[in-house]
Amino acid sequence: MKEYLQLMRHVLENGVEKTDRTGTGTKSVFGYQMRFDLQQGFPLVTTKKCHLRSIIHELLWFLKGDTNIAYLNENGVSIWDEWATAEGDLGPVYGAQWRSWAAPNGETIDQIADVIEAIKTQPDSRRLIVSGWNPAVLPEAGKSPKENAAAGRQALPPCHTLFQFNVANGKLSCQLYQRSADVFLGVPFNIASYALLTMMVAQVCDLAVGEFIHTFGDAHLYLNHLEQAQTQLQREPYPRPTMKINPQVKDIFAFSFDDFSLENYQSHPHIKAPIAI
Ligand SMILES: Nc1nc(=O)c2c([nH]1)NC[C@@H]1CN(c3ccc(C(=O)N[C@@H](CCC(=O)O)C(=O)O)cc3)CN21
Ligand SMILES: O=c1ccn([C@H]2C[C@H](O)[C@@H](COP(=O)(O)O)O2)c(=O)[nH]1
Repeated sequence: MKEYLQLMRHVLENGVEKTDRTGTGTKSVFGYQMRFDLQQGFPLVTTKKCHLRSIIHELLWFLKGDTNIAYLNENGVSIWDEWATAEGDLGPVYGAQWRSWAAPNGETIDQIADVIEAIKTQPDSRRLIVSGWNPAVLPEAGKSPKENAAAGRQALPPCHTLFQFNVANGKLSCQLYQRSADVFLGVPFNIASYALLTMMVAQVCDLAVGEFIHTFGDAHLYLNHLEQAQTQLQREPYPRPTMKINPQVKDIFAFSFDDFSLENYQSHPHIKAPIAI
C-alpha cells in the first residue's frame, strides 16, 4: 500500500493550511488520484491495523438502503454515532440515495439495481454511474449534523459523491470521486470499501476484477493527525492481503458478513487518532 503512503507524503509536503467546518484545521491539497489493480491483492492499509469488520458492515448497511445506525450498533460498529440523532437517524444519506432516490413523479429509483442491470446488458455503456449527491436533501448551512438529520436532511453531504463502473476485456473497474477526504481516518476505510464493492459487483455480473481508481477533491490531514501520519510514514508496508468472497452469491443484495474472509493480513499496530466532528 505504498500508494496510500505517497498520498500522505504528498499532503504533508504540498498541503496548504486551511480552516474547516469542524474547527480543527487541516493541511489540504485539491485534486489527486490513486489506482489499485484489484488482481494484485486487496488494498487494505498495512502500515496500521485497520478494522475491516466496520468497513464490511458499513458497506452492507449502505446496500440495504439503511440510514439509521441501529444495524451498525447491533454489530458493534460505532463509526457513525457522532452524527446521528437520539433515534439513530442520519437523514437520507448514502443508503437512501443509492437504493431509493426520490424521483419527481413520486416513485423511487434503485440506482444499485439499475447499474447492475446496465453492466449486465450494456457493458460498453459510459453511463454506469451511481450518485450520492442530491442537492434537494443537502444539509442546511448553519445547522448541526444532528439538527439536519432531525429535519429530514442529510446529516453530512456525501463524501464519496459519485462512482462510475467501466467494463473492458471482461474486467470491471470502478472510479470514485471523493469530494472531501480525511486522509488518516476516512481514506483507508474508503479504499477498502470501494475495492470490496467492485469485487462484489464483478462477481454478480460474472466479470473479472479490474482497477479501483480513487479520485479526490479536497484531500486533507487534520492538524491533530500529523504525528500519526509521520509515524505511519516511517513504517514499511507489507504485501497486500487477499479477500475471499463466497462465490455462491450472485445477488448484490444477498451478501452477508460471513461471505467475506480476509487472508494473510499482516499489519503494523493500530494508531489512534481523534475524529473531527
Ligand atoms: N472527520 C471525519 N472523518 C471521516 O472519515 C468521516 C467523518 N468525519 N464523518 C462521517 C464518516 C464516519 N467515518 C469514520 C468515522 C470514524 C472512524 C474511526 O474512528 N476510525 C478508527 C476506529 C475504527 C473502528 O472503530 O472500527 C480508526 O482507527 O480507523 C473512521 C471513519 C468516515 N467519515
Ligand atoms: O467516507 C468518508 C466520510 C467522510 N470523510 C471525511 C472528510 C471530511 O474530513 C469529513 C466531512 O466533512 P465535510 O466538511 O462535509 O467535508 O469527513 C471521509 O474522509 N470519508
